[in-house]
Amino acid sequence: MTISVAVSGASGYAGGEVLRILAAHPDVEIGAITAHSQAGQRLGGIAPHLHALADRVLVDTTVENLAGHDVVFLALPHGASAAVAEQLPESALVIDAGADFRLESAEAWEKFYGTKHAGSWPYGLPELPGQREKLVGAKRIAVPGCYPTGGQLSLAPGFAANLLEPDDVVIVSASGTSGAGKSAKTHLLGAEVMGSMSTYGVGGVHRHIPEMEQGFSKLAGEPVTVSFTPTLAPMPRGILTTATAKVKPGVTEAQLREAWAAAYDNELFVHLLPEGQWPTTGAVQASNHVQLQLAFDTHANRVIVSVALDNLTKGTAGAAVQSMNIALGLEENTGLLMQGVAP
Ligand SMILES: NC(=O)C1=CN([C@@H]2O[C@H](COP(=O)(O)OP(=O)(O)OC[C@H]3O[C@@H](n4cnc5c(N)ncnc54)[C@H](OP(=O)(O)O)[C@@H]3O)[C@@H](O)[C@H]2O)C=CC1
Ligand SMILES: CC(=O)N[C@@H](CCC(=O)OP(=O)(O)O)C(=O)O
Repeated sequence: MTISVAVSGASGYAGGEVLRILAAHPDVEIGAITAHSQAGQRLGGIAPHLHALADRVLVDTTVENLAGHDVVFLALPHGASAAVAEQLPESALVIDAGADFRLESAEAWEKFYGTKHAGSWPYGLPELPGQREKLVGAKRIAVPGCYPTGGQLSLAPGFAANLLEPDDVVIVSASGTSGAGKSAKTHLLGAEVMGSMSTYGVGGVHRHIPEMEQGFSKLAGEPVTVSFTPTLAPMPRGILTTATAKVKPGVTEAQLREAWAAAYDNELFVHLLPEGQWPTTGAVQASNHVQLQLAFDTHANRVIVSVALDNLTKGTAGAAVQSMNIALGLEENTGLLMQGVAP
């Protein structure tokens, strides 16, 4: 079976990473690759690491260019994908790396994004309990945000097993600068970011908060409140998340470990490390793998979970391709066999 695929936003970080993965996907033929201000340019001049596609030319992001493919990946700024998606044929599988269709609550969308809610699609994080089944045969998929991927994977097993209190969740993440996209931003220039870490989006305002609360609340069966603080780390890619939550009375360390192990033992990409080994962003770089470790802080009665992933791979493009594989009935890890890189 050959699947024809179009990739929009192909000049950006997320679209470029989708192309990097698809270039090695055995069942895929890459059709249109589209851009906005850089349409008309040769891909090799913009993304020189994509050797196999260097001579391909970026075309405009129009419905005409994207339609006519079996699968369309949207890697566009927030708001832009909804306008394109609604004009694409229902027969095509559309996978949106942006936020437009991630939230079910119109109220939460309008509060955090300040625009009209476009709707919600099946959520492309198959490792959440009950989620994989919703992707099988789906024609529209919303890829999670990069922070909510590690954020939800960190504590999902505890909420699913009813081990955690819903009102005392604290998540702090450090992200590589590619998380902000390719368009130049002063605070992300090398001289500003190298050798320095900084905090941003503080005080319950980051738009990934409702996404994490949505996932946890479904698992817990009651509203879960998340305090989330993102930080910027002097590295090009990767996210290290530290999530902590208060455990319910009587819960033991063994129960916690069993719940996390049961949730992830059969997963191809999410690994609970052996006790004593802690995740590193280096170990998952450019791979679709996620490393995870937990400890029970009995002094504070909290579970502490550390999660490492690559924001562009499992945090975006890898999740998009994994979701495509599930939707189309392919082996889930097709095209995603790459290991991390070291050093
Ligand atoms: N970076 C990350 O780690 C993650 C990103 N995402 C999501 O992926 C999407 C893309 O992000 P990212 O790749 O980082 O961003 P980039 O800034 O790197 O790329 C943006 C892409 O969108 C194109 N574009 C810009 N404006 C428009 C427009 N008005 N209409 C159509 N296309 C446009 C750009 O084209 P051109 O260059 O030609 O102007 C470029 O191809 C976003 O929705 C983001 O939220 C999701 C998870 C993680
Ligand atoms: C470092 C950095 O700036 N990261 C981005 C999140 C990137 C991402 O996953 O977000 P969306 O797909 O929801 O845009 C931010 O905090 O806005």
